[in-house]
Amino acid sequence: MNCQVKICGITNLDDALMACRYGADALGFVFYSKSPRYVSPETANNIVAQLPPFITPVALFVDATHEEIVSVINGSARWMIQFHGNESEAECCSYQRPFMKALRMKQGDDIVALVDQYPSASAILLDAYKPDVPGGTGEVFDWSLIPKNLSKPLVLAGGLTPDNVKQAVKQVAPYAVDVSGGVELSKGLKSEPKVRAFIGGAKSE
Ligand SMILES: O=C(O)c1ccccc1NCC(=O)[C@H](O)[C@H](O)COP(=O)(O)O
Repeated sequence: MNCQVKICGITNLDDALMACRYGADALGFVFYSKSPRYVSPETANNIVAQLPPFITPVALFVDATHEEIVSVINGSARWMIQFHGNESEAECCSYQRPFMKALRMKQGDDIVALVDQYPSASAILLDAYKPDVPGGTGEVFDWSLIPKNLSKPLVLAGGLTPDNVKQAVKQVAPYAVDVSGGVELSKGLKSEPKVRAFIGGAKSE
């Protein structure tokens, strides 16, 4: 099956269009102000207005306020939302946009039970767990811990790179893979060769 690819942490138009040229299916924009990949709602919506038609822009929040979220999604009907904090199903649904719920693979968590708490989610993103770092950790978690036959499409994240993405797709067979740090020149700036290699590796099977 053709694995979908989300390139996350996009901060500028050049990187956005470059990722699209190499076959990215979705682009992630981080609206968590403590992230080095933070982008303003204005900048992100200017980029989204110039994206090719079949690309999904994903607005990423970590326990954001209602005002913060609507200040982004009101800029375009194209936005999908990625809730990367402790948001409830009811809060996620309140924006009436398709959404992904990110879950971090903390030892001892019952992932199946957590997934079941988000019946309206379009997909579940499983990410590495690092205390006090909600995402963009650059760390891989043990993929063998992923429950079989999850009830939602799986987006695999956490420490993926051009060097491990092929193995990740072969071992996990996710609906999609997601990467932020593993395709960067520096925080917030993407590397064209790494983006090209990552997408090529993810879609080579
Ligand atoms: O990317 C960030 O800086 C970030 C910061 C805070 C919350 C979420 C963040 N990113 C969300 C993503 O979906 C990342 O792609 C995911 O965490 C994987 O990141 P990486 O391990 O760097 O590939």
